[in-house]
Amino acid sequence: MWFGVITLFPPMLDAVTKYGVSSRAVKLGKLAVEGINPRDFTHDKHRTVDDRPFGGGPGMVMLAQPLLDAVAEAKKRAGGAAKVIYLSPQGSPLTQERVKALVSEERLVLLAGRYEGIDERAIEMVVDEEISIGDYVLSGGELPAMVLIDAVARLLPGVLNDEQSAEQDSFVDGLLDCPHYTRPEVFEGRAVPDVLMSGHHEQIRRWRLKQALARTSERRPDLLKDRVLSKEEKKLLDEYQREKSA
Ligand SMILES: CC(C)(C)c1cccc(C(=O)NCC2(NC(=O)c3cccc4nocc34)CCCC2)c1
Repeated sequence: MWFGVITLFPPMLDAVTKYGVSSRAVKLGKLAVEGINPRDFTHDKHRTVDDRPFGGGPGMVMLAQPLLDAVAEAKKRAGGAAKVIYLSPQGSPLTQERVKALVSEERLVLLAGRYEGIDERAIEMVVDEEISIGDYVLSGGELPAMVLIDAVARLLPGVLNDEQSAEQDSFVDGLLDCPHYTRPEVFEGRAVPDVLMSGHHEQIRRWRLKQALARTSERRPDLLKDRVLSKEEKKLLDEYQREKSA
């Protein structure tokens, strides 16, 4: 899968090309990430990429022309059709469902804004879709672009080894994670729950599932709304809720 990222700071992309699972995807030739800098598509002496907002107000706005020329260059390098996604606070929320859908794209151009944002005409002319990673104020769209790349890279076939894909599966069953423990057995006077030391794999599985259900219902009840519970999950969640109110 090929990503062309339109960004004023291409070196930021090292975070996904040089480290972790996504860097393995790059080494395996399953992922390519190219930074394309709009500043290289300016024609003035000062290589201007931004200007003051019409109508006044604080901050600056990214000029449309360098962005459009950078997108054109990205599409050329893509070597085929490529959707353009603008990472933006106005975008639709990035979810695991959306990530799964994006895995089947062969080529994507990601547009990362800076300053107050980009000239609206650039969005009208070349952006196919706007995606947001969440509701907080950021300094740029590069980290959101890398969040999307990381989430997609993990789903590319052959990128995760067996252990990692088992881990991935445990994350995406739509529940929050159960507590994790590793050595030592007692740390600062705090022991690991007995069931995890019992060797009873079936009891351990149920304990972990119950913990995941309990945490999800406590911390993210919204996730439970979208999730059908199995008979066993319903029983464990009821058990938890009874114990809680006992
Ligand atoms: C969400 C809310 C708090 C209401 C809000 C309202 C208005 C502006 C901003 C804001 O952060 N503007 C700054 C920029 N933000 C992002 O690019 C950005 C931010 C968040 C998630 C994202 N996912 O992708 C790109 C994202 C836009 C131009 C440069 C950075 C945030």
